[in-house]
Amino acid sequence: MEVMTHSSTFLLPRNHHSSSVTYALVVLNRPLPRFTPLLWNHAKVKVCADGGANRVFDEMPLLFPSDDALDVRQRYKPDIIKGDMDSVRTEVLDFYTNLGTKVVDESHDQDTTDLHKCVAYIRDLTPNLDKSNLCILVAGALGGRFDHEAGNMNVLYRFSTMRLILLSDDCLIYLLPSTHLHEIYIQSSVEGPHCGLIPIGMPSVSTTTTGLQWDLNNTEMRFGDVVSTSNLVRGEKVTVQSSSDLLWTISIKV
Ligand SMILES: Nc1ncnc2c1ncn2[C@@H]1O[C@H](COP(=O)(O)OP(=O)(O)OP(=O)(O)O)[C@@H](O)[C@H]1O
Ligand SMILES: Cc1ncc(C[n+]2csc(CCO)c2C)c(N)n1
Repeated sequence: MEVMTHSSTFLLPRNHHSSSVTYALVVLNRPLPRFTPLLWNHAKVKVCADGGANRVFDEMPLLFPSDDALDVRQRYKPDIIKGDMDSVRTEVLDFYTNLGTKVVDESHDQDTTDLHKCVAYIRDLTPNLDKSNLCILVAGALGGRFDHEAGNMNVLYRFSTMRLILLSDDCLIYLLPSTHLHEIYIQSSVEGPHCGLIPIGMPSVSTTTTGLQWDLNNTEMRFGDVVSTSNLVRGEKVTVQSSSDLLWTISIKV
């Protein structure tokens, strides 16, 4: 079985990071995680989902209290603002369009979320050859309204062949497709030790792991029975093999 490797090097300063991965960042309409500037610096393309642009405008200057707010806003200019445009303020749209940000209004589509629209946009602008190296980081995807949170997780499934990582201040999550054996290289300076493997969508008949305090050994997981929460990573590497797609989650250190 083919191996898929994972590593949260995007939480490290950029000079510590030497992988061939290309990052894109989507900022949602939630309080900005404190490490958003780091994600921003890693990302080749920065997309704000509708009211996510208000968050960048309002909150990025607060992360740099000793800098001039206008300087910060010019430094952190989104490439694209996309969504159904019911939340982004006019002054924010005007400010960024004057700086050259592209605005895509998709208010006609009331069947997909703004995150879905942003991911589809990034997918379509990435040439096929580069898609396997693309990783989309989603800031502010967890916590807040539960319907939004569930919708954000559903985007992981709707784009299950792409690498997508949902992030909050507290943790990150991504999908581990059953088609691969997964090797997760833990960046222990910035993540862990708390972690979980969650069988969302359907039960997993058999999951086997290494590197966890409570390893699974051909274990069945389902809601209503075993779900691996409050597990702990033991070392630098975790492996996961499962008969169904699972969500991997790991805590982010303060
Ligand atoms: N409370 C929340 N919790 C989690 N994610 C959120 C929350 N609010 C917004 N988002 C995310 O940010 C994206 C953009 O949100 P938007 O600015 O449209 O906020 P909204 O107006 O509250 O959402 P909607 O118009 O979909 O009801 C959403 O698609 C969703 O992914
Ligand atoms: C079954 C079903 N439930 C809810 C919505 C509403 N909805 C889903 S995504 C979206 C856009 C949000 O920016 C809206 C309004 C729908 N269309 N279909």
